[in-house]
Amino acid sequence: MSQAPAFYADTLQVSHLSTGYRDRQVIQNLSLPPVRPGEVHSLLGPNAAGKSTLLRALAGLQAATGSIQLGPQELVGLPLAEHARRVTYMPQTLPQGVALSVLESVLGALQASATDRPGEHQGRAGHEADQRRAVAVLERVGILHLAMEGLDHLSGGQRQLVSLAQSLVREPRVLLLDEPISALDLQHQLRVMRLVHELARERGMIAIMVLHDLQIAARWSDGIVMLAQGAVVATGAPAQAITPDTLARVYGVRARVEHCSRGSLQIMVDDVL
Ligand SMILES: Nc1ncnc2c1ncn2[C@@H]1O[C@H](COP(=O)(O)OP(=O)(O)OP(=O)(O)O)[C@@H](O)[C@H]1O
Repeated sequence: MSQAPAFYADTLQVSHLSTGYRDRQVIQNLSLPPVRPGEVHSLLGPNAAGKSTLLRALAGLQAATGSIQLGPQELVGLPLAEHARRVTYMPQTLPQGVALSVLESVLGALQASATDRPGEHQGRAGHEADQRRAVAVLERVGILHLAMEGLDHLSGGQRQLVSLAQSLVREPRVLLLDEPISALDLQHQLRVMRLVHELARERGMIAIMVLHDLQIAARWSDGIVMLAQGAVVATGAPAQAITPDTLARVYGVRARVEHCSRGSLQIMVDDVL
């Protein structure tokens, strides 16, 4: 990035959280292990388990009761703009029909967060600094060559990378990503996971992501949360949380989990139970 961002040092602590929709409660009294600065955690679980609902509640986009504490600050009940200063949410898809170039959209995301950076964004010098910051993010995400492309001319995977750039340019303390690699090819999946991991370690950023790929989650996460029907079934380091027993209970599959000599987990799903 153009200027070294701050190193964040706050732990995220979610306790007794409940949230849902007008006609149904999806998450009830859910507590998570603390997420420390620099850590990447993954939310896993079957379709409709409540992963996106939980992520949106953590982002302040959905009303919740209970506690989401970032360092000394309670986030539940904060006005959305205050919440968004601390927590950045990357949705599953970018809206269609936006007539902006990739660079303009990343600059727009940065300028939308301008109140976070008082004095940093004024005048010509501020504009040039923003441009440098947006270009640096595009370079780091590996899509600088798309800077002048219109958003509506991009492939699904390219749009997902732009959405990531829009989130990262804000240099979030807490980054919430809803299936950030679902549209990406193998190489880009790896690049994105590595980048999020590096940024977490460099800046003390907390990253929490919803993933469906257990192998990738196991490789890149410090902590795993397995959800089923809105409740936590297992938490812990990947090897603790991803076991034949939890895979049977959460996904209803018969699976083997082996530990490779290089330290990674190999998950082999043999059948539906
Ligand atoms: N806007 C909404 N209004 C009412 N119910 C909703 C709404 N969005 C989701 N739900 C319900 O909440 C439950 C949890 O949905 P959620 O999207 O959080 O699941 P998920 O674990 O992210 O699933 P998936 O892996 O399929 O994306 C589901 O039963 C779903 O039908």
